[in-house]
Parts: sequence; C-alpha cells; structure tokens
Amino acid sequence: MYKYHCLNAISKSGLDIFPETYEAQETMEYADAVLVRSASMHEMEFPLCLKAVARAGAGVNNIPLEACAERGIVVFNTPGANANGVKELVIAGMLLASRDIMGGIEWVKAHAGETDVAKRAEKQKKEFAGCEIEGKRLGVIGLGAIGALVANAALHLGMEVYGYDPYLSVDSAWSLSRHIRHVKDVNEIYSQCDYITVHVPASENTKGMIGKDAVQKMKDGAVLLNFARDILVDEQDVMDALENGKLKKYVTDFPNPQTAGKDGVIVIPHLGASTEESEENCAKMAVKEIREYLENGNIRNSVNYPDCDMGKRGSNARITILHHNVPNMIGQFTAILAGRDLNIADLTNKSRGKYAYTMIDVDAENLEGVEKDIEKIRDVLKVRIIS
Ligand SMILES: NC(=O)c1ccc[n+]([C@@H]2O[C@H](COP(=O)([O-])OP(=O)(O)OC[C@H]3O[C@@H](n4cnc5c(N)ncnc54)[C@H](O)[C@@H]3O)[C@@H](O)[C@H]2O)c1
Ligand SMILES: O=C(O)[C@H](O)COP(=O)(O)O
Repeated sequence: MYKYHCLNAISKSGLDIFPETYEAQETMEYADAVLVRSASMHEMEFPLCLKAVARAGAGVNNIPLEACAERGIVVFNTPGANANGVKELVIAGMLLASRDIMGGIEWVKAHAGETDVAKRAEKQKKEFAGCEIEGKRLGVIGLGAIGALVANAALHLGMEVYGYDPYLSVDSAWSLSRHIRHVKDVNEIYSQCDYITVHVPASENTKGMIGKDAVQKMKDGAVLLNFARDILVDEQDVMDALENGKLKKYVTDFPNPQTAGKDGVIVIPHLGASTEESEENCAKMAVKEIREYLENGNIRNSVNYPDCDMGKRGSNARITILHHNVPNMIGQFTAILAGRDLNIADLTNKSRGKYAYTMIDVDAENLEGVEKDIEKIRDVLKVRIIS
C-alpha cells in the first residue's frame, strides 16, 4: 500500500487515478508521496519515508529542490499542463489594461437601480474608453509552455510579436509561429514593445530581472504584465514608473502589500492556473508521475533529478538508487550484485548536475540485504527495491 498526502486541494479527477493500493493521509508523516500546488515547503521537515513530491503546476520556487535531492526525494512538476489557462488570463490582462473595463463595470454597479442609468452610461462611457491591442507590439520574455502560447495567440489577435528566450527548447521552437520576431537582446523588447509579458521561472538568476534599468528603457506608456512570479520584478521601481507616468499599467497575478489596491496596478489573486481544465490537467499529470516513480522507478518531468525510464517493471526485481554524480558508483553497485552471484538483466544510469540515478533490473526475486549494502556506499542518497 502506498500513502500520499496533499498539501493543497488537488483536483479529484487526478486523485481518482490512484488505484486502491494508494491511501490518502491527513499528514505527511507516513507519506511516500506529496502533492502540492503553491504551499511553501521551505520550512517543512520531511519524513524518511517520503520519496516523491509532485508539484501540480509549473513553478517550483515553493519547494527546496536541493534539500529534497539530498534526502533522496524526487521532485516533479507538470510542464505545460496549465499553460492554456495562463495564456487566456494574459490576454484578458492585456484587454483590462487597454480599456478601463473594470472602472466601467464599477460605475454601472454604483448606479444600479437608477432609472436613467442607460442614458447616463452613454454620457459617461468616454471616461472608460481605451485602445485596441490589434496592431500593437507585444514582447514576450520566456518562450516556454506559456510564453509560446501567448505569443501565438497574440499574433492571431493582430499584434506584432517579439520573443526573447536565450534558452529556448527545441519543443518550444517548433511550437512558435514563424511570424514571431526572434529577439536576441532583451533591450529590443524593452525599447520597442507596447506590452511586455514575462514568462520565466523564478530563480536566483531571474529574481529582480525587471527593475529600474529595464523600465527606463521601456516605451512611455508601456504596459507590463507579470503572470510568472512577483519576485521577478522590482515592484518598487515599477510603482515609481506608474506614478511618474512612464508606465501605463502593471498587471500582476501576485497580490502583495506593495501592489494590492495601488493606482495603475491591476492585481489578480493568482488565478492563472485556476481553471477546471488546468487543475485537472495538472493533477492527472502529477498523479501519473508519482505512480510511475513509485511503481516502476521511472522518473518523468523531474526538476531535481534526471529523467530516467526503463519502462514497466517485469518479473525481475528493480533496484533504484539516487546518488551523487561522482565516479565509480556503478562499479560499486555491480560489485555488490556480483558478490551475490546476481545477474543484471538491464541497467540505466542518468545524471543531472550534482545528482544521478541508477536503475538495475536483476534476474532474482530475493534480494535480501542488497538494499542495506548499497545504502552503506558513500554518496548514495536513497535505495529502493521494487519487487
Ligand atoms: N500565474 C500562474 O498561475 C502561473 C501558472 C503557471 C506558471 N506560472 C509561472 O510561469 C513560469 C513559466 O511557466 P511555463 O509553464 O511557461 O514554464 P516553462 O519552463 O515551459 O518556460 C519557461 C521559459 O523561460 C525561459 N527562460 C528561463 N530564463 C530566462 C531568462 N532569463 N530570459 C528569458 N527566458 C528565460 C526558459 O528557457 C523557458 O523556455 C513558471 O515558472 C511559474 O513561475 C504562473
Ligand atoms: O506555477 C504555477 O503552476 C502557478 O503559479 C499555479 O499555481 P497554483 O497551482 O497554486 O494555482
């Protein structure tokens, strides 16, 4: 029986994929796997039994990736599973920044019940007028799952689209329309675009990437959209730019005391991925990743260990070893098996930075003592025998 714990509400259609051999737990204490959305895990203590954390979503800045790796906990995310939900909200964000739709709606609410509301609205509406996005230039920083969808959708809405991503993946490159202008210097986005939207992961490298320097280079009256993470933007610099009229609007999906309720800022309560479809897609993908890892040892879409796949486990026992990426590990593992006269049917080893993963299928059912012997090897972080 496997045990899992949900740190956030996870869509039922995903959890329903767990078979009867899985049991939900009220706490993490005895869990083999944890499912999480945005709950911060940085201050949490992890039990020894925990083997996997699946982020039902994209951003993993709420999870201590290295600490998990050191404890032999594989962290997964669900790439692209909520990208369409975010794309649609980004388009909405551009429209909300272009016309005072919200101001207009508030005005109607305030005058509800007045018999001449229709006549007064016709007089008042000039106060809420704005511009169209067709023909305007959009700059997309980060052309991954979300950025690529936003860029393509904006083209279809008649915008001219510039895209910047120095680490563009082959998959994203294939998905991008050839009509998107591939920009090599982000300053071109700052100086040329009417709308700028950021879709990069939050990390030490990207923190504060849009600050005073970037804002000063932007066109007067530009609109900045941030549906990625608030820490990517130096929001004090953006507030100053709104106050002095350099920027027209800042649209953000991340409320905080600095921006909430402030003039010129449209703050959405982190709704990018909060659609039925995105929540289902993320939950289903997260549950499948956990099952694949717990039942077969296969790692798909990890963010702290290499992906590694030996297919479904057959009648052989499968040994899986998470370890540091240092020399002579495989030699030590195979020596333990050779010493017991065990035949290796298949073996795979993959590495990613400081960490590596070895999977070994062995022609035997009884591997008594093997797990303990491998655990004793220096630089081994977690061993499992799936049989
Ligand atoms: N608002 C929401 O609800 C919501 C939902 C999903 C994701 N997000 C956020 O959006 C981020 C992006 O999501 P995604 O699914 O598109 O991820 P992704 O991994 O598919 O794409 C990220 C892209 O950013 C690029 N990149 C990295 N550093 C860069 C840099 N310095 N300059 C330009 N490009 C850079 C990468 O090459 C990659 O193509 C997530 O990390 C998360 O923080 C927010
Ligand atoms: O990174 C993500 O996937 C989003 O920010 C969504 O977060 P949520 O799952 O908490 O809505």
